Amino acid sequence: MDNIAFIGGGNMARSLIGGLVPGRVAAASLHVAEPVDALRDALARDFGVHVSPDNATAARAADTWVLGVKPQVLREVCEALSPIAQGSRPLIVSIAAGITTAQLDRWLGGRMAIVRAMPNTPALVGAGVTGLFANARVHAQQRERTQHLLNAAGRTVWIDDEARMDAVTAVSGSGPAYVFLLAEAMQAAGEAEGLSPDAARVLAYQTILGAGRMLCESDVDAAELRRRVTSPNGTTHAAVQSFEADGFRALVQRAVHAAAVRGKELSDAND
Ligand SMILES: NC(=O)C1=CN([C@@H]2O[C@H](COP(=O)(O)OP(=O)(O)OC[C@H]3O[C@@H](n4cnc5c(N)ncnc54)[C@H](OP(=O)(O)O)[C@@H]3O)[C@@H](O)[C@H]2O)C=CC1
Ligand SMILES: O=C(O)[C@@H]1CCC=N1
Repeated sequence: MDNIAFIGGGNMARSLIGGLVPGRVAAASLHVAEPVDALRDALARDFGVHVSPDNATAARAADTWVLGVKPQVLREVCEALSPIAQGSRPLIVSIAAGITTAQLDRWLGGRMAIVRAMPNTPALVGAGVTGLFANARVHAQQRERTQHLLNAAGRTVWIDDEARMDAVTAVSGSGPAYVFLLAEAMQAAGEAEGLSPDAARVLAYQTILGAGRMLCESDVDAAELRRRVTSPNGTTHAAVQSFEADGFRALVQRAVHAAAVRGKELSDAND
């Protein structure tokens, strides 16, 4: 059949669909179940995918299901779909933070092939990165299929130990928000130094784009790229020293740890 059902058509599902269509996957092979009328209509209009308010309708039409609802409603969604899952045995790809493959397998009735995926919203512009973990029932062809699906959204990284998926979530799943926060802070700081809001925004955003491209396109690491900006006793040196003195690295480490802990809590709280 080679059709894909998205159960939940919110922010992340929309980003993934935007990465898939057009190009890698025909819009007609995507079936999205989404309860919110406005979101459903926008997905049909913008991408030409099939839409339905009913999860079972989308699920019956596909042999791969991407579970894109919040962790808090995933159990209820899976249990309602378990008769269909047990009948058609689709490949399950869950993007929910925290929820484990064992939990999903139990809720779907058992013996399911499940990939836990943690994408991020830059998928919308083809610049995402997704961490992937497959349970033992996922065979080689299904791994390839999942990788092909997620590669449309950017790069993929397989993770061997499922316990580390909370760390993936904390670094790259949530990570775009940290960069957006930095952009907000840089723009505000530029304004505080007397720049107009427009000028500060363009300078901050384009700097982040340029630095991101250098990180991914050059063959030297972040520390070396930073050193190349930092003239001896110059302006960058003053700023980096200020960051270090204020504990920037520890601040980032604590924030990433808080996200990883929250992933584990989401699993425990929604079991
Ligand atoms: N946003 C991100 O950057 C990332 C998110 N994720 C994961 O993706 C999942 C979705 O997150 P996100 O896209 O941000 O959240 P959204 O709230 O934007 O998307 C979830 C969508 O599912 C809908 N929904 C709610 N209940 C059901 C149901 N019973 N059946 C079908 N659809 C339903 C929601 O409708 P309503 O609003 O009415 O509840 C909403 O439109 C989460 O599990 C999250 O952990 C993973 C990686 C990154
Ligand atoms: O904030 C969240 O819980 C989701 C998971 C990763 C990004 N957004």
